[in-house]
Amino acid sequence: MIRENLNPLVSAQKQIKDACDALNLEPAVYELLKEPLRVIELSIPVKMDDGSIKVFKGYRAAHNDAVGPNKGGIRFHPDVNMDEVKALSIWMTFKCCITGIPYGGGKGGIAVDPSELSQGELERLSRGYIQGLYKYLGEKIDVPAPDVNTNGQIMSWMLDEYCKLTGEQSLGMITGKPVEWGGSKGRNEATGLGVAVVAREAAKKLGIDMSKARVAIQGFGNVGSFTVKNVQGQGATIVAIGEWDKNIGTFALYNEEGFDYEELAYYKAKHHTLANYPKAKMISLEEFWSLDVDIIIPAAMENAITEKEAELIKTKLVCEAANGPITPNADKVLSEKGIVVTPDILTNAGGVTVSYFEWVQNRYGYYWTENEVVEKEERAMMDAFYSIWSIVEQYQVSVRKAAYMHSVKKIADVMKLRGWY
Ligand SMILES: NC(=O)C1=CN([C@@H]2O[C@H](COP(=O)(O)OP(=O)(O)OC[C@H]3O[C@@H](n4cnc5c(N)ncnc54)[C@H](O)[C@@H]3O)[C@@H](O)[C@H]2O)C=CC1
Ligand SMILES: O=C(O)CCC(=O)C(=O)O
Repeated sequence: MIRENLNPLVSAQKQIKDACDALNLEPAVYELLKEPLRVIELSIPVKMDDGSIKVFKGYRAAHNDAVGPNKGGIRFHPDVNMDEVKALSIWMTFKCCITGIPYGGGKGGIAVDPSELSQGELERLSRGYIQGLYKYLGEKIDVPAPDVNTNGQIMSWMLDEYCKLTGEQSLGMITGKPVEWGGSKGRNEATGLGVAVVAREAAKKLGIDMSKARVAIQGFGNVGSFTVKNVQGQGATIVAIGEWDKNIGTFALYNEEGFDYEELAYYKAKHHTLANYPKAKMISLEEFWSLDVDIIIPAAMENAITEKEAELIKTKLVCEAANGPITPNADKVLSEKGIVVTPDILTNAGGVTVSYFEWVQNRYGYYWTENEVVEKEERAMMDAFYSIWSIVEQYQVSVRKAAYMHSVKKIADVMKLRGWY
């Protein structure tokens, strides 16, 4: 068997090419979309607590700003590299089109394990990233947000640095801020809430009764934990959780009776890991992917489901809460087995949609209640799901292909209007 290419940029380019071919678009469209319009690589010197200087690699890719300013998170992870950031920025462009928000795609990251830094070192690194990039950021240029291992505190340091460097109180320059300083109510929970809306509507289409559904979720970070909370709120039973721990690596937990969100969240906040969680038995990763459940939701990292895992999966539905968790080869295997996949650019679009609401509130200077935000997000996700599902039915294509056809067409139309090809 030929080893799969696990470079996410190669996967993203294949997805664009498939959509361009299906839409019969001029070759220039693929040429414009296959790489970001701008990429920046930074060396960020940080004074460590022991007085030494350590230099970190940082990146920001601005994929396509035909529709509006670039938008997308910043990831802190040891494996961050330029191709990963490029792929993540490409996915952001198409994701923003799914709920019709006026942004292009962007993504950034730093190759670092933040758990090895003190708070002071983390703050200096976050500020250093902005010192290297601030000329290319701004509420009308490129608007970052949190992603893996970043949070509201890091967004606050970054915004403070930006305000100091530019002399402007520009709250809309970054989203995912704490509500105490310009954040939107509902943003923290938004991605998981949106995932649950997509899972529920897709389940309905497949005849899965959510109140009886058994679900396995990989990842219990921001996205995974709030997915657990909201899917549990729909009456489903979460019987398995896949996680990662610094000392033991990836692992999976199983509880036939179902996990409880509050108990899991309490345990993780206290121990910073789910390893040794008492109300569960450990299962192997093979057992996790082979579980007899109705829905699997990967909510951790790219390439979680390769051909090998896809062969094991027995569910009717897989909802991509993470970005790029299914490789193209695995996608093919799942499709041949008749398993429906809701793609990342649809499934996790709730996060960036509420980031847009945050940006609107910042620029307007007027703030909404949590109910208003949740209602608007639910409506946006429902509209998105049904407009993509209508393409699935009309063209008899996968949900992923339908989502890409929708988004690529929209970008192509706007690039044409702007005279880019
Ligand atoms: N935070 C957000 O609003 C959004 C995040 N995403 C995507 O969702 C995914 C998760 O992001 P967040 O939850 O924000 O990150 P996070 O840093 O809050 O959580 C990631 C979780 O995944 C676990 N994990 C890491 N590697 C793993 C592995 N190999 N197997 C199992 N678990 C593993 C970590 O232990 C952690 O609990 C990423 O792909 C991210 O790009 C997508 C849309 C929005
Ligand atoms: O909230 C945002 O602006 C971006 C979220 C993000 O990075 C993502 O959807 O992958």
